[in-house]
Amino acid sequence: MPDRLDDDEVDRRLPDDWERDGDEIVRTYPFDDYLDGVTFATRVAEVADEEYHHPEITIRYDEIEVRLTSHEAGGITDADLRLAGLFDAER
Ligand SMILES: C[C@H](O)[C@H](O)[C@H]1CNC2=NC(N)=NC(=O)C2=N1
Repeated sequence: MPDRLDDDEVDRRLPDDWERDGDEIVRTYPFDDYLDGVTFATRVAEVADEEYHHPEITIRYDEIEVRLTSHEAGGITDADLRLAGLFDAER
């Protein structure tokens, strides 16, 4: 597990459209069609399983919220920033 990053480094390295919320990074992806959102959430889950680094995914009727943190490190690590980029590529 990579080391926990400090807040300044996270803020500097956050991908566009992601925000830091305490010890998590979060992005909300809007969808006009509910099932398109569910399909995206499934792709996020598949990537997470391949990378063995698992986000919290919230499925709402018009958006998917994805939250990442590194539980074992007790905060945000390179793994979270890397997964954020992989999830964005599935959009
Ligand atoms: C035992 C532990 O759950 C595993 O090493 C992996 C699984 N997926 C994980 N996902 C996330 N988000 N953080 C972790 O620390 C993590 N650890």
